[in-house]
Amino acid sequence: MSSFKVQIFGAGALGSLFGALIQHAGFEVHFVARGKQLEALKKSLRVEGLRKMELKVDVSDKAVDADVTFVTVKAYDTEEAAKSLAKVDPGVVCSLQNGIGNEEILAEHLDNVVGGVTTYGANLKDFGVVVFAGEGVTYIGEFKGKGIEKVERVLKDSGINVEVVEDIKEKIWEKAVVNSVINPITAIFRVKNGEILRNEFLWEIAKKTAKESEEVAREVGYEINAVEAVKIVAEKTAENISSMLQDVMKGRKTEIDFINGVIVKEGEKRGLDVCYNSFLWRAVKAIEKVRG
Ligand SMILES: NC(=O)C1=CN([C@@H]2O[C@H](COP(=O)(O)OP(=O)(O)OC[C@H]3O[C@@H](n4cnc5c(N)ncnc54)[C@H](OP(=O)(O)O)[C@@H]3O)[C@@H](O)[C@H]2O)C=CC1
Ligand SMILES: CC(C)(CO)C(=O)C(=O)O
Repeated sequence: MSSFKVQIFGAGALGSLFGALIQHAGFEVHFVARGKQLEALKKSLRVEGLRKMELKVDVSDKAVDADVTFVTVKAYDTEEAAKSLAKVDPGVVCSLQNGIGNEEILAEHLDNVVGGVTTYGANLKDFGVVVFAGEGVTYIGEFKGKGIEKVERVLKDSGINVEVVEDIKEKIWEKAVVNSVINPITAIFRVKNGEILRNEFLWEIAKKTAKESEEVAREVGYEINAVEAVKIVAEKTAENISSMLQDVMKGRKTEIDFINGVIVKEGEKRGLDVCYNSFLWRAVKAIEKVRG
């Protein structure tokens, strides 16, 4: 069992899955949660789906000292998470979040930050019960300070597929470009990911948005074949209900500001036409307002 102490800050779906896999591998893990999820985790953490396990976990609503901390809150909670972590010694802090800007926020408050993007899939069946829905790959890369080797060790020893990349921001942008298409379209039209490929009208909207996001990413410095990337992901996750549609169905805030919102801002700064991203951004914000 490793001597590293690991912290999961934001033990919802993804955090509970990663924390369970890491604890099951023999690491000491502290989970940080709140509300009904916190109360449920005080009793136990159950994993279903691709792996089945039931764990007693160490959980609280406060950050603690650790050697490695994974941040798995939604992007709109990153600032609060960073401030909480800055009050302790969280060790090296690795974001596994979607959206653009999380690592920048963490780096404003913390000394050692590693960027991360994961294609693992998890959803909460109930408080304290996480479904391991899909096994993918987790890309990590240096962002600020040191400690990436500890993050890699924890993930590798836990059997989590991990790849260290030179430029983690390229992976973050690649995923955000895909999310900028699939997430809002599925959320607005209330369809599973695969419908985007089957419905010729949605596919036209998807291609236009993808090309727009690709142009912004290129001007920022990243070359992405967006239409092809969207096609591949939509095919692979055809039966998925996207995270944004899940949030809308639950009447929750979405991460649209950290996906299409950032693409619009970066595009407008460069005088680019971002009308599709702008419409999708505002349409989802309107849904949030109506349902909020
Ligand atoms: N789920 C997945 O399959 C994947 C998710 N991601 C990304 O990972 C991130 C997390 O996603 P997901 O796990 O689905 O989201 P969840 O909402 O399930 O998990 C986030 C958890 O963090 C909690 N939280 C937020 N702030 C605090 C705080 N200050 N103190 C304690 N708890 C806090 C939330 O509580 P509350 O509910 O009260 O807000 C929630 O339980 C997102 O960026 C998502 O896009 C990326 C790939 C796959
Ligand atoms: C890749 C995709 C679209 C899978 O559903 C996703 O990342 C999400 O739902 O947030």
